This record gives sequence, C-alpha cells and structure tokens, in this order.
Amino acid sequence: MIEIPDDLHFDAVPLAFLLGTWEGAGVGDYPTIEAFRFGQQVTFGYIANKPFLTYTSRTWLLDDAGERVRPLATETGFWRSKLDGSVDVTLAHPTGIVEIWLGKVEGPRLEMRTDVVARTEDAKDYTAGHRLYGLVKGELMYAYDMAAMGHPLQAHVSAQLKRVDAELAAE
Ligand code: HEM
Repeated sequence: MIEIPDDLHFDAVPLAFLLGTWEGAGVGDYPTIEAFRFGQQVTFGYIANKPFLTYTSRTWLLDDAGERVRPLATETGFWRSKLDGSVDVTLAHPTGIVEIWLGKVEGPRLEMRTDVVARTEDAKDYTAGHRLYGLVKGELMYAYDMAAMGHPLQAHVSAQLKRVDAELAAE
C-alpha cells in the first residue's frame, strides 16, 4: 500500500489507494465489434488540500506481440469521495460523451454506475455504464460494462494495471 500524502484532503482519503500512475493491458469486446487487446496508462493525481483526485486514461491498440499500434480511447475527469465512502465522478470523453457516475468505495474496492450520460449530436448511442475497480495484490484491476448501440449493459473492456511511479506529490 502507498502512504497517504499529508496534504491530501481528508475527503479524498478513501480514494487514496488509486493515486499514482498505472500501466498495463486489457481486453475489449462488444456484440457490434471485433475483440481487441489494448495497452493503458492511467494517472490519478491530487491537488494539495482539494477534495478530489484528478484522472486521465490513455489507451492503445496492441498487436499480437504486445506492441502499440495506434491510440484508442482516452478519458479525463475528477473523482470525489466522502469519508462515508460515497463517490461521484465526472468524466469527459473526446467522442462527445460526458458522464456523472455515483458509487461506493469500500476499502480497496470501488463500484459505480452512471447517473447521467449526455451526448453530442454525433456521439455513438451509449446510454449507461457500470465500473468495478479493485486493488488485488497491489495491482489495479477494473471491469467496465456498457449499454450501447441498442444492447443492454454488458462487458466492453477490462484491464490489469501495475503502479509505475514511486513518488506521490501534489500537482
Ligand atoms: C479502455 C477503454 C476503451 C477502449 C480501449 C475502447 C476501445 C474500443 C474499440 C477498439 C472499439 C471498436 C472500434 C472503434 O469504434 O474504435 C470501441 C467501440 C465502442 N466503444 Fe469503446 N473503448 C473504451 C472505452 C469506452 C468508453 C468509456 C465508452 C463510452 C463512454 C466506449 C464506447 C464505445 C462505443 C459506443 C463503441 C461503438 C460500438 C459500435 O460502433 O458498434 N468505449 N471501443
């Protein structure tokens, strides 16, 4: 486990297990597309004494050798918690989608669902999401289910990430 930084706002403490930069790989699928493998880099940061974490994720399509072929999805936003474990997250996607997520963090496990999804005129037909994050033996695992393209909530991507930085300092 990481040490909780002294200048991390107390409201953000339940999310502290996410802090840092993580890298790894995952798999993706959906009824309307071909299955794929991707690489991912995720960074959770914080600003001294502010009650939220900053968040950015970048992904790349991987070939069979595990080499990056081209960028895939990226997303960015803010993660907020309260000491009772309630969580809300705002996320923006370059595909014309913004979301508000509501959930609960219990120890190193976080489950959340979309409360609100808004889309631009040309965004894909995406209506809801569910995400589960968990720290298992020091690795960050997550699974993301989505309802999209007329299909009910089901698996889209999941990944397993290792922490790659040692230093945790306010941005
Ligand atoms: C690790 C994160 C993600 C990766 C690597 C990923 C990758 C992909 C890939 C490769 C496709 C198929 C080809 C394409 O349209 O580019 C796809 C389709 C799609 N993804 Fe994702 N995605 C991710 C996260 C998301 C998120 C967060 C959303 C919603 C906010 C989303 C919504 C969709 C939709 C709606 C489709 C379209 C399916 C279709 O056109 O039939 N994806 N994704």
